[in-house]
Amino acid sequence: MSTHSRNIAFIGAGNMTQSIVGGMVASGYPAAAISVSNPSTGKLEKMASELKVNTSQNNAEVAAQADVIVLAVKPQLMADVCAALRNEVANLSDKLIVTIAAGIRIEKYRQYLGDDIRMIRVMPNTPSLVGKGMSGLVADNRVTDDDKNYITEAFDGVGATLWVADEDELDILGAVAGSGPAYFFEFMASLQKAAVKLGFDRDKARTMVQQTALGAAEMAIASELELEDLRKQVTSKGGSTAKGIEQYQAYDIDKISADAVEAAVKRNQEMAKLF
Ligand SMILES: NC(=O)c1ccc[n+]([C@@H]2O[C@H](COP(=O)([O-])OP(=O)(O)OC[C@H]3O[C@@H](n4cnc5c(N)ncnc54)[C@H](O)[C@@H]3O)[C@@H](O)[C@H]2O)c1
Ligand code: PRO
Repeated sequence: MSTHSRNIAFIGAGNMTQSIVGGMVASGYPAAAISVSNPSTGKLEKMASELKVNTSQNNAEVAAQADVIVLAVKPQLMADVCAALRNEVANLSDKLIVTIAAGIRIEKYRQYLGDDIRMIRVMPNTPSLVGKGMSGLVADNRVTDDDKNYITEAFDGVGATLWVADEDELDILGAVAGSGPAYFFEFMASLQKAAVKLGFDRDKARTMVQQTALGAAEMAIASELELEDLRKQVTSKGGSTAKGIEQYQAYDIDKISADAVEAAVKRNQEMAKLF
């Protein structure tokens, strides 16, 4: 079955679903083949009017008609949502089940949905909305090559994909790339505040910060140099950047990042036990 001919249903219309579906439609996935369900109507109405996808307040209804079901609710709700699908949808084992939830392991979904499911775990991130997502993927051993190609193509449409070796690696990828946009936004916001503190208005400060972030990211992608060497190119001896960088190094930015990623990995592991 070619990528765009599969009917795909998203269970949950939150931030991540809106990013992925927005990116999929923009990259040419037919809106008519996409359905989204959510208990409340606000997000559904927005998605129906802006993206022309099918919407419903009934999870089982969209899941029953789909070839691919994407579970996109918070980890805390996953057990209940899966139990209801198992009760209300026949032939779950005929469908490809994809989950984007952090933490929860495939073994747990087998308990929730049945031993015979075919499951891929995807760890996406919100820049999928603008076609610049980074999605990590791992599959159970029932998943076919056709399923893998399908889901790779769908998520390539909203950015880059990276198959990882196992679910431990997916936890780490999630802590770096899934959570990563939050770290970058936090840093960008702090740089914006620093410019505002020195007298710039917020709009001008934001323009400076966002264009600089974009330029740095594109250079990092285009260049074969190490990131550290790109940093050195900006840092003239005895110049102003050297003084600025000294301040970051005084707070041990490597330790801040390592602590952040390790804390996020730990939370993924906790969620695997809790939910
Ligand atoms: N936000 C991210 O950056 C990100 C990145 C990677 C993975 N994820 C994962 O994606 C999942 C969703 O995260 P999010 O940030 O989009 O959360 P969110 O809270 O924005 O969205 C969850 C949606 O689920 C809906 N919902 C609640 N109960 C439901 C039910 N019974 N049936 C159907 N829908 C229901 C909510 O109304 C909400 O719209 C989580 O499991 C999270 O771990 C999120
Ligand atoms: N957002 C989800 C969380 O905070 C998963 C990665 C990004 O748990």
